[in-house]
Amino acid sequence: MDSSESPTETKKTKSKTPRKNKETVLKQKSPAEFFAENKNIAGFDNPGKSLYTTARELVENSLDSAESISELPVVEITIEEINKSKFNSMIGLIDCERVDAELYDDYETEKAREKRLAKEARAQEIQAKNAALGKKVKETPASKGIRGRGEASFYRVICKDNGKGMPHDDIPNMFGRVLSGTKYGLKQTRGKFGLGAKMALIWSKMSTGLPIEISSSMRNQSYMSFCRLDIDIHKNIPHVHVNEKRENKERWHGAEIQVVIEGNWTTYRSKILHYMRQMAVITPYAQFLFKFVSDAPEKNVTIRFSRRTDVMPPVPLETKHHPSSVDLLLIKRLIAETLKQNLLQFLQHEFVNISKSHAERLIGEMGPDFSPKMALKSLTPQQLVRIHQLFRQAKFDDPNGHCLSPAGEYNLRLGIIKELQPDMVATYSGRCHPVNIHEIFSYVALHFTFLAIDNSWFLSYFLLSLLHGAQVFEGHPFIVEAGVSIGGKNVKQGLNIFRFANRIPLLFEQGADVVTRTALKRINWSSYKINQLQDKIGIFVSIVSTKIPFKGTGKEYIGDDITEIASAVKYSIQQCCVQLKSKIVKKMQAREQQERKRNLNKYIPDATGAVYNVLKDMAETQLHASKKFRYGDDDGELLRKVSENLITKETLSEKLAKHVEQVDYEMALEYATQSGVSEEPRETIYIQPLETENKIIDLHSPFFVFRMFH
Ligand SMILES: Nc1ncnc2c1ncn2[C@@H]1O[C@H](COP(=O)(O)OP(=O)(O)OP(=O)(O)O)[C@@H](O)[C@H]1O
Repeated sequence: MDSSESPTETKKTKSKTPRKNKETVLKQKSPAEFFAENKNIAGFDNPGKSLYTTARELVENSLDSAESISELPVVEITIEEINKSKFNSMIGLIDCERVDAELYDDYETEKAREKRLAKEARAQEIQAKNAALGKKVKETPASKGIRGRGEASFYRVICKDNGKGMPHDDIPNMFGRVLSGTKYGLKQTRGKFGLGAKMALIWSKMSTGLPIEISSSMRNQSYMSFCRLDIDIHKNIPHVHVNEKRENKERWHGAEIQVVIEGNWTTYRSKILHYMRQMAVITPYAQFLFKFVSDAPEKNVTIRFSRRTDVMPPVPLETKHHPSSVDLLLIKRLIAETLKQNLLQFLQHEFVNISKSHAERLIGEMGPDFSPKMALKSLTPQQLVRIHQLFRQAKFDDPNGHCLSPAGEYNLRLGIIKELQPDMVATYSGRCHPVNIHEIFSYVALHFTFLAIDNSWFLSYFLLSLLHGAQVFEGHPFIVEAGVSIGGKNVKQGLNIFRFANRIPLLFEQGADVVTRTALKRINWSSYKINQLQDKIGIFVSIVSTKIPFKGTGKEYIGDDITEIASAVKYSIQQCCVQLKSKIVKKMQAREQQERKRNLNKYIPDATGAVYNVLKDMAETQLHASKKFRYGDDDGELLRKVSENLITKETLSEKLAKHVEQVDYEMALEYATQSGVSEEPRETIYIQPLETENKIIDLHSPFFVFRMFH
């Protein structure tokens, strides 16, 4: 015990200086400590979510790594369940039998146990009855048995990729120092914070105490690095157990990361699989092999998400800062880091959209103390503020977004069709760079493959891709791509929202996300003939940017507070809806015509039945159109008139009107076209439209066609 806390000491000090309150003692925390204490802000809220986030962070690192060297990604992710005794033997702990049962959370008295077993038996009986009646059998809580609160489950998560690997000496810092990474530049990447892999290690340290293991090799490297390390939370430094070079006979390049953590597969199984499926949607050029392995074979899962295209979006480029996106601190940092000597060179080379002449004009505008040749080192704090002020006030061209690499409308569309198999789909892209020749071929192939679903997107994609560039928020370019689908497999009625940011699926915090809010509140679905409650609507929105304004480090949602993003999302969804509306209208018209055709089919047998003989005779006598007739009262008379070549429209129309007056001209015409029997006079009779008053019947006019039914 600290001597200052002893009662005698307290008494003594009380009279002199008051004892320092614990809360007022100044302390420092390392970033690792901070994140260990606030792991929920990085997506490690509970064991289940931690299992999900660990898998996700490793997969995203693998994809970033493979894409950075333009390698079509091959990622294998395995979650292996480790039972308690295996875990104990891994850490060298001897299994202990329970001695004092009452100590445990899942302890039951004999009476409580009997009661529970009786309840379970009753539930099982009901289930058996339901099963016999063919009803859906739900697992009741009773049948799940009791499970102790403290019974932890452990998992080994292994992720292997074919990416670029890591330099041997950098591995310890990459995995053992919170807030270290290679993705801090101004570049579109999945990773950003330099935190994910370290959080997996911190969680492993907190829940199992086991280190992380990394195997890695870079292209054409003769050796493979193997590193086992832990993290010193207080100092935020790696604690390396092993870091050695091993033989790399197969010349493999990539990385394999292994970590053992506490988790909960049962509660997060569906989220993890959902994540993998969505990742496959937005990354159809990657191949994923997902495995869950346990001692109980019935629980095992193996899913292969095959590569569906070789078209990989181009590698995103690192870009420079836009003058309107920098703050004073960043200006100071850029000045400290730049190799340029004078102000003119600095402005011209460290920012986008400042040409030499523009830089000269800006310097002129800064005031008399500034000159193009002035040394950067000589800038006073006041002068830095002046530069910042001007950057905020001056007008600059928007960044063009060439550094961005959206998933691509083709990939998005392919993913939607594969995943949902919808009845209708429309996509829109705000991308800015023209497509390459490989993509064009793939679009054409896809277009023909799915022609039945939709045939207008190809052209619209092309036109829109040429017309629209990136948009900008706070000086950062961003591109929104969207897809809206109707109908399909495994889609519930109403809005089904799928969100992606820098090609990462976002699964949590949906309600607060800009896409959800836009879809729910700002789209008037009915104006596009879409029923928001009854139709099965899939909404896919993918946003890419050099800066995704995530709320929190868990990368779970994008807030609704950035007007530029909110309106771009709305616009993109609307563009899809406009395309869908015309398809829906066409489909409705086709359905109506089909309905009318069905009705027509109902009338035709009656109508033809009534006048069949007459018309047949007319056909047989090869009545010519130019002959005029007078009408008779009944069929006999009609026949006579027919045979005497004396019949008018009125006669027929009166007879036919009883049966076919509801049949309209267009429908009949379509029926004629569809029936395709107009060439066969024995089966086909032509009659002029009934509405045409006092006109001579032209029996060969293809206006009105009836098919004869035998
Ligand atoms: N599979 C991998 N292949 C190559 N390099 C990797 C791999 N995994 C991690 N790294 C390297 O380790 C660094 C740290 O990874 P970490 O997951 O901690 O952060 P990040 O991916 O940079 O950012 P974020 O926290 O946003 O995910 C990465 O920047 C990358 O350089």
